[in-house]
Amino acid sequence: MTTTFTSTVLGSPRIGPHRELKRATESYWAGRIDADALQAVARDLRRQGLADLRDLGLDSVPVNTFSFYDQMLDTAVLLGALPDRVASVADPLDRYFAAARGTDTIAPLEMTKWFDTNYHYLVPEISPSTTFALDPSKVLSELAEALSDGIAARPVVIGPVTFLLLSKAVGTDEPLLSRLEELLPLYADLLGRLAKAGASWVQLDEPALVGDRTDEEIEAARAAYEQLSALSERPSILLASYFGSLREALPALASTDVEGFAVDLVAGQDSIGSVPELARKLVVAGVVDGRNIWRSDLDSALSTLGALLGSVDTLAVSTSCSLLHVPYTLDAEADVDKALRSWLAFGTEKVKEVVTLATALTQGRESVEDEFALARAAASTRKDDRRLNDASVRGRLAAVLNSATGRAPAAERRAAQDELLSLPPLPTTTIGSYPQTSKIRIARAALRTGEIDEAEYVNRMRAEVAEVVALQEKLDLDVLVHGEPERNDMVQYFAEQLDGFFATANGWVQSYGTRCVRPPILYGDVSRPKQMTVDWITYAQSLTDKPVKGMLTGPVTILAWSFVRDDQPLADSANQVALAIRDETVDLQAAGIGIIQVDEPALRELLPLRAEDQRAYLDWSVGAFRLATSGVADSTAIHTHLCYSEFGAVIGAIAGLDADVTSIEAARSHMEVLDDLSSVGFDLGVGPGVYDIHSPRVPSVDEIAESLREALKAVPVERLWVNPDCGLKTRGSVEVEASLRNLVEAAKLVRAEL
Ligand SMILES: CN1c2c(nc(N)[nH]c2=O)NC[C@@H]1CNc1ccc(C(=O)N[C@@H](CCC(=O)N[C@@H](CCC(=O)N[C@@H](CCC(=O)O)C(=O)O)C(=O)O)C(=O)O)cc1
Ligand SMILES: N[C@@H](CCS)C(=O)O
Ligand SMILES: [Zn+2]
Repeated sequence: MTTTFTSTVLGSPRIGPHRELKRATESYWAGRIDADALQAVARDLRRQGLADLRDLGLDSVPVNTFSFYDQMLDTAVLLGALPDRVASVADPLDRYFAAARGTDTIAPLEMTKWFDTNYHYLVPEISPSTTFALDPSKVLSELAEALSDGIAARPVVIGPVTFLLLSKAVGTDEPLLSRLEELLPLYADLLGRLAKAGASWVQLDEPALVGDRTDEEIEAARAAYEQLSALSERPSILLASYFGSLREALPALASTDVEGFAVDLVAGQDSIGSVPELARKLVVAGVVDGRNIWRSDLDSALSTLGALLGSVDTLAVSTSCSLLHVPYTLDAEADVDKALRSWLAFGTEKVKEVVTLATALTQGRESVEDEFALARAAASTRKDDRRLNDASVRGRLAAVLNSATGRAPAAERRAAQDELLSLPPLPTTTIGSYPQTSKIRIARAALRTGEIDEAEYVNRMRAEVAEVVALQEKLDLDVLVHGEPERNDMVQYFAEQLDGFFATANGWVQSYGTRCVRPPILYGDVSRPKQMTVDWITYAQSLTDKPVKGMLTGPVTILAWSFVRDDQPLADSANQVALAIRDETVDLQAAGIGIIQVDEPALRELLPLRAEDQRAYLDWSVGAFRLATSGVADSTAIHTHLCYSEFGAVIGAIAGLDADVTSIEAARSHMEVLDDLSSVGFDLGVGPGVYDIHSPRVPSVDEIAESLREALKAVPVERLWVNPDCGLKTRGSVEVEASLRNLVEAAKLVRAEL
């Protein structure tokens, strides 16, 4: 081994401390700045980001973790694996964005979630005609940039096994791993070039190996790394895994000549000591949680590291995964109370923890005793804080859980609801949000800066609600919504109103491309100090004789898109959130609202990566939804909505939710979801999306009608609803109106055929 290091992180955020990259990229797309100006913003962000990591004390700094959109897309470019349909775009940057977002004539790559995080990657398409070819320009130029700034740079590249396992095979049923032997020469070439360019280490990310993998897949990975590590001209290889344990893949990979292993010791529990080959390698111990925002328990991390020192010769300290998943720094939050602030660590603070632990390892704990003392004090105030143990919340929850949380049988409920609602067959509705126009966002920004007061803001949002209700009446939809103009985000909006959550001012985290979210911090016991949605919904209802749906976000989605407590099981937090949502459903019902939708788009997202852990998750998540929705009368219809998912693994759970009506993303999966639902005995109302809201295209009356006829083959008419496949907040007003007009007309057409 050439040189080694003691402290690092596996990757860092890239969107910019104040979302500079988002703004510059969107300006470039809009034609307001040119490519040079965009590149200049990107370069400044990269150089500043790397210099910060160095100045904080890391002695190995990851590079090539910057991206204009996504690291899987970057790897597709690196390996020459962009789909043929973007080849007509001459400029490389525009070709890259065409693959990411599509153009008027080019469909984009699909996007899906990155393991069990709230980050979404672009899925490379690999077909029999894909001819891989290396284009190392990005990683080489980012390495050169860093080295010229005197940074101890370690290029990071997604490994060949993960790249293939996460890509989509097009035009073949052959597993993509069979293409590994075509990729290995490219990786070999890359490693040679990186070595020549001055890299002493390269990090190859193989997170796909922490899931359930077949013996063949593990053997393919072992053989690949045996081949790569046998090369003479190359940097030392750090094989990085994260989001869980490698288990049987670890000894297999450790049997090769790979020099280093980065292991996640927060989400995973790999036993390093039981793999003798690791004794002679560098183990990069991911003891600082890269995905959550809690300050580390330094004593416990140091004792984990101390135990490892007994079985390995060289040890470095790291975060458990890239810091892509946490905000930049706590310094950007002015309004956190002192106690809560002391419990938290965002990106910069986590880097400091890594450095502190590495210093403790190399120079003794005394040299950083102050840091340890602060961490200990924070842990102690956190444990004793009354907000984390609210007797009234816990008492109420226990009482509700002890009473039944089931509802009457679905058929009885349907009869009671039909009588109250008297809807036509194939009722039409939408999922909740209407376009979030710049007028709406500007009003919200003006409220934040104090330019307008709360009363003026409410007036403007009520005007939006009135417009959306009038539009739906004009279009003749059957079940209306208020349009959600007052919501910045379907999770953050509720977190801002619930006790036990802290909503950050600047805690932005990349969700995909230039889109970001601010995950709220769930730190305490959850309760609802006052009604959250009743005024908005009853206002909308006052404007129409048609039913208006109450609109809430469910407990599982609220947790999935928040930073959650690590001091109690997630199931307990879910039940507390569920209780607050249940309170809101009861108030909506009392205010005369007859249909309440509780969205759970993230139900699939928290599904554990290993099959053996999934049952327990599905049990508590379904339980929390039922707790949230079983406080109302049989005559109140509970709707739910699911999207963003391959539903396969959770299809039984969807039936278990027992919602009277489930609207579900299906426009792109051609009703397959209905067959899947039938296969688990689902016999409740269902609205398979018949309008793909991820595209600006206006679906025609004929195609929607055809989808409905198709759906009627799988679902009896009395159970079928007609709706888009998700909310309309990201779409433009003109296309939304045209699409919904066609949707209503198609429903009427098919009704006439019944
Ligand atoms: C649906 N999804 C969601 C996920 N997670 C969530 N927490 N929420 C989700 O909706 N995960 C899975 C998917 C991911 N999809 C998306 C889709 C779209 C976005 C997105 O558009 N994000 C916006 C920010 C949204 C927001 O919070 N808006 C606020 C603040 C807006 C803002 O930045 N305002 C400006 C000033 C106003 C202006 O000029 O527009 C400012 O403050 O500087 C709001 O509306 O008030 C984004 O822009 O990235 C995310 C995930
Ligand atoms: N009610 C939300 C659900 C999105 S998944 C909306 O319509 O935007
Ligand atoms: Zn949705």
